[in-house]
Amino acid sequence: MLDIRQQALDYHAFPSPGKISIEITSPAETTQDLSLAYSPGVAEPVREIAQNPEDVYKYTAKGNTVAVISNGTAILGLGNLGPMASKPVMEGKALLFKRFANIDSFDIQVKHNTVEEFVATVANIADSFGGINLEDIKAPECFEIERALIAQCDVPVFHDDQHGTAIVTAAGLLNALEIQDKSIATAKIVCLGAGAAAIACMDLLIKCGANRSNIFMLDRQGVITTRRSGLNRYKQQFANDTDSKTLTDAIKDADVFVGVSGPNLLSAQQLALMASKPIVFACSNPDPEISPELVHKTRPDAIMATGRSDYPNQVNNVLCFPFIFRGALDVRATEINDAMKIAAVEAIRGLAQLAVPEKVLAATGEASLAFGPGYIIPKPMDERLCEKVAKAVATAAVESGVAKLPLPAKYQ
Ligand SMILES: NC(=O)C1=CN([C@@H]2O[C@H](COP(=O)(O)OP(=O)(O)OC[C@H]3O[C@@H](n4cnc5c(N)ncnc54)[C@H](OP(=O)(O)O)[C@@H]3O)[C@@H](O)[C@H]2O)C=CC1
Ligand SMILES: CC(=O)C(=O)O
Ligand SMILES: [Mg+2]
Repeated sequence: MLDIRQQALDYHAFPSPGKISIEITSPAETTQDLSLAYSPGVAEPVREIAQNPEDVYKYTAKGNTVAVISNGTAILGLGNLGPMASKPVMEGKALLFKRFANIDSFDIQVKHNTVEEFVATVANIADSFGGINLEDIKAPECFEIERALIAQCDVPVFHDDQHGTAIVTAAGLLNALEIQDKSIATAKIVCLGAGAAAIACMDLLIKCGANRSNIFMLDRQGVITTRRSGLNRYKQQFANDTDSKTLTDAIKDADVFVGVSGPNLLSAQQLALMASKPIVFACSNPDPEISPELVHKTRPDAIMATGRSDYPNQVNNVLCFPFIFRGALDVRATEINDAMKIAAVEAIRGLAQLAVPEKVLAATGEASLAFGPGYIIPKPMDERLCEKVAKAVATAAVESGVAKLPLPAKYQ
């Protein structure tokens, strides 16, 4: 039996390098076919689009294509390894877009010196796509980049590590709190990490009812408090008026731990300090802040989730980004707003409370799955995700006035 490292390398190397390719959707066999696909026929849609730019959606694949764009500055929890090293992850996101939502993607790795250069590169190519999925761009630059691109682009721009992660975290956490009989309004939440995922997760949890003063956020220097200086403005919003300085201080009596930082940063001793029936989301990839084995051994009363596919409760943005874009593209939404994000939270959350189809059990190798501590969030291969999340998102887009098209018949 090959180890996971060699299996993963072989998976990426064979049968051909990478894991996606492009397919042709129209005939291209005969002289007649080529006269239509290329010269002279291709001139006709060119003329139409030149006269009416919206016709690009009628005659090209733009409307079903998303660009997955990274600079490789925060590749999973592996750090700033540069644009080229991010390519397997970006091809992976493209695979997931296609597999789960039938969206075509191009992965684009951008070299740049300044934020302005990155923004200009993306803004200048954005019209080629139906949407822009930014990926693995580190904080705090990611916030400025996303804001500038939303302002400059006509298509939806979505930083997956912020909002995809936040949506799935909120969905999983609301379910876990319900199972543990706790309330989001009173839960003490410790967030290890203060970057892209952390700031967006805590922002969305507050929109879902969490109390800002119950949130303790930590970066590499420790707890973010009002006593600290030199905080960037994103961290500043979470500065807590507390004497806690370390993770050990903050974790005492915490109901929830959200890890979006790095590997092996939460110890069994710290876990033992949490309140009864704790919720531990150790979401750093590929190696979580604490292993599920250690959590189950130390705290049998805990609900445990990771970002990985090979453990129960995968809290990972794969449960969101294919479906939020499916909904957004289907109504040609101009942006992905809070109403669409909250609709996605509720749809993902609700799906975990329904009976699990045989097909999902077969794909996961599980004999049974039912809403409870070991199943707080749906599995990515649950086909109902696309139906329910995309529909909820598309409906929210229409109702909040950001859709250019009416709700398609398939969603009515
Ligand atoms: N499961 C999922 O769906 C997702 C998981 N993630 C995971 O979240 C992590 C962060 O990603 P992202 O937010 O994009 O990256 P960023 O680079 O934007 O942020 C990383 C944050 O982690 C903090 N951090 C790193 N090491 C430590 C440490 N030893 N102690 C305390 N804080 C630390 C950094 O602190 P400082 O500010 O001081 O540098 C920073 O605030 C990654 O592991 C990634 O895999 C991300 C997105 C989705
Ligand atoms: C899942 C993901 O996007 C990350 O870990 O960065
Ligand atoms: Mg990511």
